[in-house]
Amino acid sequence: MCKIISIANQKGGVGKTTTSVNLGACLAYTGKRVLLVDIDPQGNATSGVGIEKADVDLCVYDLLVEDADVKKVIKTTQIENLDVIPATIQLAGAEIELVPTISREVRLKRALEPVKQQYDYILIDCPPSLGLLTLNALTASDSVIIPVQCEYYALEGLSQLLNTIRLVQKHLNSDLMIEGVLLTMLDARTNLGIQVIDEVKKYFQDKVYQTIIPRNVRLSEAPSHGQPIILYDSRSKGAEVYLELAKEVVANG
Ligand SMILES: Nc1ncnc2c1ncn2[C@@H]1O[C@H](COP(=O)(O)OP(=O)(O)OP(=O)(O)O)[C@@H](O)[C@H]1O
Ligand SMILES: [Mg+2]
Repeated sequence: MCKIISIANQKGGVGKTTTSVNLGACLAYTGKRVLLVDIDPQGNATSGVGIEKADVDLCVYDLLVEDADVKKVIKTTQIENLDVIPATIQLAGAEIELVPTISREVRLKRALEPVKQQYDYILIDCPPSLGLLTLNALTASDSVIIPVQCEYYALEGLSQLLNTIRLVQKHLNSDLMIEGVLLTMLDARTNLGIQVIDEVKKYFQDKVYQTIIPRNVRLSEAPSHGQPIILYDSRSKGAEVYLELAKEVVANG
């Protein structure tokens, strides 16, 4: 059975893309069949798995706006078992172009339907906003992973995200669940990180993953080489923690 998971938080730079790419690659590495869907016009997940945006002819825009055949939009990657639906800057127009269209929030869900059973996991890397692109992702998903950066104001804006999730549950996708909350970019040298962990655990309780992602330079270098961390440096701390996270995600069913 395929599980579709959005990686979402409207706050920018909290580790959504790093998590989508590396969780996706680690799940694939452990033998799961994974499709990574980039639904952010920045296209960072696309380049993060080594796809040159200039070489992309059909992207998620064509899927959402032009009703393109999903099989023609999917690209294989350098990692076995990991495919990607790429995004380019063309997607920036979709948010506005979709507004007057019928069933504008269910387009991604419908587009993924024909290929769903070919994958164990479909991970959707969301943009830092709660607009139509994120709504499409949440409507298509079984669950959401919320990355939270171990920083001041970590919980700020989360009530807005939770509210959006509730609205989607009420009107578009009653089955949507919170898969887990992932603490990211922990700087173990400061007390602040520990405080944030306590605060987030108090709020989300057992929804918080045991795995906490530390700040790791190798994780921040890997995207410029177009490689997930397990290819770029399989012995790094970054690779170790994302493999742990993949195990946790699988164990949670
Ligand atoms: N654990 C980490 N250690 C070090 N650097 C990290 C880590 N996680 C993410 N980064 C870096 O922090 C920056 C933001 O991360 P990322 O792009 O994953 O966030 P995002 O939530 O997808 O951002 P956006 O909201 O713009 O889409 C990137 O430069 C990334 O390489
Ligand atoms: Mg991103």
